[in-house]
Amino acid sequence: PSPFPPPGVDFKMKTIEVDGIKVRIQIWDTAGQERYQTITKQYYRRAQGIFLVYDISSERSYQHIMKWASDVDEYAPDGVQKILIGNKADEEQKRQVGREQGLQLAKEYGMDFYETSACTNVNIKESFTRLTELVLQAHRKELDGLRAYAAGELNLAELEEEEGKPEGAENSPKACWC
Ligand SMILES: Nc1nc2c(ncn2[C@@H]2O[C@H](COP(=O)(O)OP(=O)(O)OP(=O)(O)O)[C@@H](O)[C@H]2O)c(=O)[nH]1
Repeated sequence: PSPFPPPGVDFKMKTIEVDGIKVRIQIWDTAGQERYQTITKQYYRRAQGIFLVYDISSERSYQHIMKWASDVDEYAPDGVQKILIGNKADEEQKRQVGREQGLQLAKEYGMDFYETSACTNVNIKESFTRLTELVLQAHRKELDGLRAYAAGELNLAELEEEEGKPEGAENSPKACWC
């Protein structure tokens, strides 16, 4: 059997709360190395949200974002939500990419932007919450449909219960409908 997760992909599940809704997210962390890319590109297809991540201490990684973005355009579904991340924000002394450059690129692509640090836990929760929020917003119609459906089911159940009762049941203490 093929290994899970496949080589070049790390997989984790996490539950986060967004607007009072508990959302279980699957996180697929695809390797950046060229040799894994035939495999990892296949996983873009089912993505609902994507982080494009560069390293603020590497100008090269920033330049690579354009390539990642064009791969995402090619392989990910049309409505996929994207956020640009400049990671390693704790490495200020090694910074090669200014915050303004990150903001500028994000603006060009119409994406939100965060500088994060996985080491000092800066903006990690915020960026995951934001991406989940964007995905939920993009699926709002389906979500509202589900809510309406669930509410409809509940009303129907209440109605059926009401209809099962004999007339005046609620008002008459003597009435018995068991
Ligand atoms: N200082 C600092 N180092 C970090 C941060 N995030 C990751 N690193 C380090 O950067 C190195 C690479 O991290 P990975 O998580 O393997 O990076 P990656 O982009 O997933 O690498 P590939 O999957 O091989 O493409 C490791 O040594 C990490 O400890 C961060 O926020 N700050």
